[in-house]
Amino acid sequence: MEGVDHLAHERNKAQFDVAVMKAVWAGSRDAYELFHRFSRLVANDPEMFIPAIKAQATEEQQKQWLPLANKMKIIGSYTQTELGHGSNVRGLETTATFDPKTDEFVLNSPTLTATKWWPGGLGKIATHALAHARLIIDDKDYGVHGFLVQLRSLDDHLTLPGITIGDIGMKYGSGAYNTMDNGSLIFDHVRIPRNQMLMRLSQVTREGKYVPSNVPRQLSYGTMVYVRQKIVFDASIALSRAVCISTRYSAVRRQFGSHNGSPETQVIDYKTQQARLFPLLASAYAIRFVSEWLNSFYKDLLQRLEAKDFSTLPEAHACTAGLKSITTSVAADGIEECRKLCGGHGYLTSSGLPELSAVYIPACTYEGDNVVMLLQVARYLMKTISQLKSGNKPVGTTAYLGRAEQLMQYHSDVLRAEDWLKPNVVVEAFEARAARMSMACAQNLSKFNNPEDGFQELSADLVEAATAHCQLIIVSKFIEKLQQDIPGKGVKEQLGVLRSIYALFLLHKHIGDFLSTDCITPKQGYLANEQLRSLYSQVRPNAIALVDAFNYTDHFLSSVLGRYDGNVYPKLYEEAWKDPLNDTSIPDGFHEYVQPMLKQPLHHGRL
Ligand SMILES: CCCCCCCCCCCCCCCC(=O)SCCNC(=O)CCNC(=O)[C@H](O)C(C)(C)COP(=O)(O)OP(=O)(O)OC[C@H]1O[C@@H](n2cnc3c(N)ncnc32)[C@H](O)[C@@H]1OP(=O)(O)O
Ligand SMILES: Cc1cc2nc3c(=O)[nH]c(=O)nc-3n(C[C@H](O)[C@H](O)[C@H](O)COP(=O)(O)OP(=O)(O)OC[C@H]3O[C@@H](n4cnc5c(N)ncnc54)[C@H](O)[C@@H]3O)c2cc1C
Repeated sequence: MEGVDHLAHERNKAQFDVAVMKAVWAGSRDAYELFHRFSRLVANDPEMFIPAIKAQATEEQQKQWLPLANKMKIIGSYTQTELGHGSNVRGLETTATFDPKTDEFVLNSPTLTATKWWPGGLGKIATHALAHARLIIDDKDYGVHGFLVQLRSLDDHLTLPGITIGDIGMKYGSGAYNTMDNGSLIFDHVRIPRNQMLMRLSQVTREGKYVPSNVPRQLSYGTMVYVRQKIVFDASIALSRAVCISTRYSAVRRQFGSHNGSPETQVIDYKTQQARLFPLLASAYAIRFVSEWLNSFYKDLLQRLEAKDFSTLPEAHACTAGLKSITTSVAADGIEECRKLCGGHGYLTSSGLPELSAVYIPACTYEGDNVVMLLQVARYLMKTISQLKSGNKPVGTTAYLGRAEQLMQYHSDVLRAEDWLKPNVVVEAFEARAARMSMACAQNLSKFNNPEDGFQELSADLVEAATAHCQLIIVSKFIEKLQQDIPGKGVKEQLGVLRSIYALFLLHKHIGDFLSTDCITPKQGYLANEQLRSLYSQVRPNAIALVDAFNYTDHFLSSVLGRYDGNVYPKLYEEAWKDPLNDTSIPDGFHEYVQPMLKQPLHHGRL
């Protein structure tokens, strides 16, 4: 019935102050809607083009271009990826050849695989590209640099001479990503003034002299680092949306279990449903907290870079790359699991889950393929370990590697299931697992004469070690978050339950790592799983309140299954009747194609 809260009985069970918990999620919805609405209109403008100009353009160039971009007088596309190269930025083929006679760069796509391919907004709407091309001076290749290139007339939006642009076509499913005009672009000897090479990091003089960057060349990758840390925040919102829908529906849905006319069992009370759903609920909170930490770490990096302090740049790259990889994989897989948790109705568009999945899953690829990103983390871990011998004391997220010797002797002293509720017990187990996996890789790498050959041969193990390292970061940041003052009745306790669910679910899922590195015994692994089951019972009465805390409106969720009032069945039925297929009783084509078959005379009982 309209106006009735079918989940009121669930909300009355809450054992914590939901209003306070909502503060944890403050800002999610509007930031998300702003970004996803805005970026649908103007490519990735707020996320890529403008930050890239800020990162790579001189002050003078910024003064010229930023006001135009901010006021939408030009619409930019971050145009890096090509048909033949995306992950391997140093392999990009587009060229920008300096012509000293005219003081210009000539941009050209020398091969088909040099065609720019994927950049958001490039297909139909962008007027300018921040094009990444190989800088060529006197036949010498100085590697990939950024160039501002006008693509279309600002009068009639027609493409300019030498520019061939198109949309790359429909993408996965009917998802909203098809509102994004990811485009293709071929340059045919397009000339731009020399001052349209972004020259904050390195310059080309009027005489054609290349002035190399006096800062790490990787600062030219700064926009990708910036977006990766935002993608982690985005992952917490995408996952929390799916978890909100499937948790509310799990409390509404009843199936089996009726005795003597009693109501059937709420599927949220099945232990299998809890074992699939509650780790995702905990992961949404975990990713939220690590995204807050990562954002503050990134802001600290920016301040340091201003002061020419590059000391945390490698760690910032490793953390943004690794956490982008881990959190988008968890969110993408989690959204699909949430669909399955809703049974058949989860497959309906009106559930909101297929669309959420179709739009979200490319996050595992864009801004750095997730495996390639974990290999970057592995590279950083191996380098950190190689420097231990020279007395280098790792700090920050690799500080535990400075205690590798001690961690190699570690054995968990868990005796009872409840010992796994102690944060220090959990962190030590995760540190030991990560340290031993990385040290084992480093040990095996040392057997190879050529380190690159070793890295390739061991890359699958290295990805697992990088994953263990990143999961340790997320667990640690969840624990650190709860060491802060958190007001509100029962809020900290509930977050403590979620923290333990997150950590022990990972331990259970990756039990092979913990056992094969001899960090814990099978018995201790069994006790962790025992504790997990008990934690699910503790979170169960608070489940609806914990997803209410996301504070998502029905409009934002756009899901019949995730409605705040839980009034699912009438709305499912109502939604179905909006489908144009139901405008008529007899389907189009029936009379032409089906009826003749039905009318065919039977021959001896056969058609
Ligand atoms: C709700 C709120 C709304 C917000 C919502 C947000 C959502 C937002 C959605 C956006 C919507 C879609 C937007 C998609 C937009 C694209 O997809 S744009 C294109 C993205 N493309 C990529 O990410 C390409 C990935 N590839 C790369 O980054 C580089 O090729 C790689 C993989 C890092 C390799 O680079 P490389 O130059 O070959 O470097 P490599 O030889 O591996 O390493 C050399 C050294 O540089 C270091 N290094 C490499 N990279 C870096 C770096 N970035 N920094 C520092 N050091 C680095 C290495 O660690 C290594 O260090 P040492 O070991 O020598 O000490
Ligand atoms: C929706 C969407 C939006 C995008 N928007 C933009 C944009 O605005 N601007 C832009 O420039 N680009 C954009 N891209 C492109 C995107 O950045 C690239 O697709 C991404 O970086 C992955 O690169 P790739 O396609 O070359 O994948 P590949 O690297 O070719 O990946 C293919 C497979 O090879 C594996 N692989 C690759 N290298 C290695 C290695 N060294 N070791 C082990 N395995 C490896 C990968 O793990 C993967 O399994 C977008 C892509 C998508 C899907």
